[in-house]
Amino acid sequence: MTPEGEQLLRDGLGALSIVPSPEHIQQFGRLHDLLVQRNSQVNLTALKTEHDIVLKHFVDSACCLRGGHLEGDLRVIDLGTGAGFPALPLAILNPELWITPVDSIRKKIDFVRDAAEQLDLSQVQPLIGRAETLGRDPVHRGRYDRVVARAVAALPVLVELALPLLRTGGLLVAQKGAIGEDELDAGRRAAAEVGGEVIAAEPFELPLLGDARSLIVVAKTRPTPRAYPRREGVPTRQPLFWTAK
Ligand SMILES: C[S@@+](CC[C@H](N)C(=O)[O-])C[C@H]1O[C@@H](n2cnc3c(N)ncnc32)[C@H](O)[C@@H]1O
Repeated sequence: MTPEGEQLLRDGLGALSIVPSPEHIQQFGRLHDLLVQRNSQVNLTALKTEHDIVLKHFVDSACCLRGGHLEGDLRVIDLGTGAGFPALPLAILNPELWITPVDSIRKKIDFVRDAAEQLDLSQVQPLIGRAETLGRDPVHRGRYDRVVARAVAALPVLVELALPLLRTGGLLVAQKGAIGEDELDAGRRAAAEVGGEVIAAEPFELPLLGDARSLIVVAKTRPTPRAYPRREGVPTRQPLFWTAK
C-alpha cells in the first residue's frame, strides 16, 4: 500500500474515532497487497484500486464497530464473508474477537485462510460452508455471541440465517446499504418468527465518500424454533414476510 493509501486509511478510520497504531497500518497494508495479488489470479472482489479497497472494504468494514457491539472477548461468525469482509479488518482492529468467517465459495475462504495466516491472526478460523447447514449443526447452532454480515442478503433472509447461530442474548450486527421501511418491516417480522427483535436501525454515511449505509442490530431474545433455518437456498428463494426483489 502506498503512503497515500495509508493516509486515506488513517483519515477514514479517524472519521470513526479509530486511531490505528503503526502495527494496524502495517497489517492493513499487507492485507491490501495480498488481496491485489490474489485478485489478479482469481476473481475475489470487484474493487481493485487502492482507493476503493481502503475506503469500501477496510473503512466500510470498520463501520461495523459503530455502536460498540463488537467490543471484548466475543465469539463472532461472519456470514458470507467473501474475501474476508468485515472479518479481517475487525480482527486487525480488535484482536480479542474470535472470528469464524464463513462462505460457501472455496476460493474465497482459501484466500481468507492464507491472509489470516500471513497476518498472524490466529483468532480467525475460516470455514467453507452454508449458513443454513451451520445453523442446523449442533457444533454451531446457538454458539455465537455475535453474527456480523456485510452486503449478504435482504434483512429477513439474513435474520433467518443468523439467529439460529446466536446464543440467547447474542446480537446480529448487519451492515447494509440504505434500507427501505418495507425491508425493515419484513426483517422485524422475520426476527419475531425466528426468536429475535430488531433493536436498532441506524442510517449513516461511509466516511469520506458519503455513500448511504445502515447498521441493523437484531437481538436474539429466545431460542429459535427447530424449523429454522429452512433447507439450503429456501431462505433466499422464499424470504419470510418479504417478496424477493
Ligand atoms: C456480495 S458478497 C459480500 C462479501 C463480503 N461480506 C463483503 O462485504 O465484501 C456475498 C457473499 O455471501 C456468500 N453467501 C451468500 N449466501 C450464503 C449462504 N447462505 N451461506 C454462506 N455464504 C453465503 C456469497 O458466496 C458471497 O461471497
